[in-house]
Amino acid sequence: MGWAGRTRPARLLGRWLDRRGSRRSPMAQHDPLRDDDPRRVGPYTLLERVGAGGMGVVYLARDSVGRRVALKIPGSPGRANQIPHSHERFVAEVATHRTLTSERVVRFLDADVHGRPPWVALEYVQGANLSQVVSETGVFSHRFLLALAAELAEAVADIHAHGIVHRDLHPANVICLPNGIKVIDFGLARIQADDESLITKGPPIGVPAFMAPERFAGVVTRACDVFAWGCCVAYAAAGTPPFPNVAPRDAYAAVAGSPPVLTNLPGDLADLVGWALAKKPEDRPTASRVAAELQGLGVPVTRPAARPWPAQALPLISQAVPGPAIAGTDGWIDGPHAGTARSGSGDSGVVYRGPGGSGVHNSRIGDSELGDSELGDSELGDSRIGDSGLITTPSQPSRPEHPNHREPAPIGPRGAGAVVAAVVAAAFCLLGLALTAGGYAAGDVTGPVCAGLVAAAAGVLALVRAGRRAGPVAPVAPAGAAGAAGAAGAAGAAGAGAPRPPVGVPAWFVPVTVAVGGVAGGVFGLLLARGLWAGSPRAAAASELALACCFAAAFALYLRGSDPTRSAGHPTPRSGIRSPGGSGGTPS
Ligand SMILES: Nc1ncnc2c1ncn2[C@@H]1O[C@H](COP(=O)(O)OP(=O)(O)OP(=O)(O)O)[C@@H](O)[C@H]1O
Repeated sequence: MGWAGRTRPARLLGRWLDRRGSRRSPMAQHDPLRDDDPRRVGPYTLLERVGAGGMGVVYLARDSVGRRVALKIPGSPGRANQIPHSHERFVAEVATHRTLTSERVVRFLDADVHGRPPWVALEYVQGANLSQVVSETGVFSHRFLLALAAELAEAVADIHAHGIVHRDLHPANVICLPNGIKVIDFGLARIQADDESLITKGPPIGVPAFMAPERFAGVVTRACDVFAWGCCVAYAAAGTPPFPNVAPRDAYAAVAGSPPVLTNLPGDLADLVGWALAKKPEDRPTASRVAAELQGLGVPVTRPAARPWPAQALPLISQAVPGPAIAGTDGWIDGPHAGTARSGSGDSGVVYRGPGGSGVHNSRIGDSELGDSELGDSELGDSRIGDSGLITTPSQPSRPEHPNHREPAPIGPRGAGAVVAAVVAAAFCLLGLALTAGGYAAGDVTGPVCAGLVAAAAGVLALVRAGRRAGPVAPVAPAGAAGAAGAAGAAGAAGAGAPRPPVGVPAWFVPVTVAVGGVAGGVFGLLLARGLWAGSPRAAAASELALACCFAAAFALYLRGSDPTRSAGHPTPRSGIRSPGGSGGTPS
């Protein structure tokens, strides 16, 4: 198939797939139907099993005129209409997906949510998902990463433009096709008006390694899809997610507390991915901003209105209204079964491993626990979007109330809290300086002692603040503890607690700097107080140097804490990619 006429990212992706030999066969291999699979559903004849997910089973089916579709039936075969919670989620999936039309999203065709079994017919796309492509053919090179990033950003922007949050974007839900990508699986997607946050009931559901930190608290914004975009691009670059080896139980700590591991990304794209992976949703760019930034990097994305199908597909295209029958004739890439492998089941649901690898990054959380309770919960009578189990809030969300919900540790102080902490730390520094100056002027050596204590307290406060920004923190020694002991105690507590190493600064920097500054200030102050070096110019100079170190440490911590592009665990954007407001702050 010729690539002329495709968009540039799509052409690059296609060439890459060609080069990797992933398109040898136009047909993927699917599993045959099982005994308990239905043979006919609605107007469709089922042919093969394409795959199975946490929601149900997807079949290759044929309609009355021979067109192929992907037919999704919720629940387990044979009892698909006997799982009420699954059915409610399925109804929500259909309601959301049917409103969406995008070239980068698998097309909704028809549905009967009250059928026996209920079903939804989707455009059949015979590709390999991103997880399979990466695990079988290796990571993407820079040119193709940019193409993938642009395609995926456009897909997310399209979804958001329809007022929908996907909520479950990860490599298994990104199908790679010669002419670009298509996003599938709207099982967790929700309709959401602009600037709204949604709060889900029950434990979070999804693939933890690709879930934004706020999703663990049940908060859903469009920014969680942007975070997932960053994870997918980082995954294609490195072969592992940016928060690797995330076991479900450690997921929140890793995603919320660790900086992302970004390897093999070209500089500007690394900056953009880092920006998308900001810990706080309001610090991330919008999907359309990501797409615009990529265009700024020379990756234009504008698909032609009419897709340039190959000549041999034209007869089929003419029959194809709305078009899924042409799938499979367009040089689709080959791959193993597109489905997921079942790894266990329980009464309340089935847990599956994602396709394309057995790594923990593919494991889902939520489905086997209480995940489905988020739907159709009668407590949610005030939900603004039907029975989808979501509460819509225009501003800051309240906390989830589900009894089984374990609230994650706070990510860090926000707003007024951060300002107060910084002001107090700065005030302590100024007071220390004043005491030092006053003490020397009066010839009183107790001045430096007080200054040492005060400087250490300032360091402790700044450390607490920096630590809380970086992640859950262990109890810290009280700020009133004596100078050196206070600082050292705080440093020790921080080391044992959760402050995570920030990008660009080694993990030991924060506790060691504060401890050294505080200890030095206190010790030199005590020495002076005891008169050992009283009157010695060398002692006075050393004491001042120690105090200066301490102040510098406190100030550095304050600066670090106030710069979200650093403290949030991603590098400051470099050339061509600027955070809005200069600090990576608000989405445009
Ligand atoms: N339109 C489609 N065309 C071809 N294959 C599809 C299509 N939709 C889904 N599939 C395949 O079926 C598998 C399961 O589909 P899907 O992810 O939508 O189900 P699910 O039950 O919602 O899964 P999940 O556990 O991710 O929520 C997918 O991994 C994919 O390989």
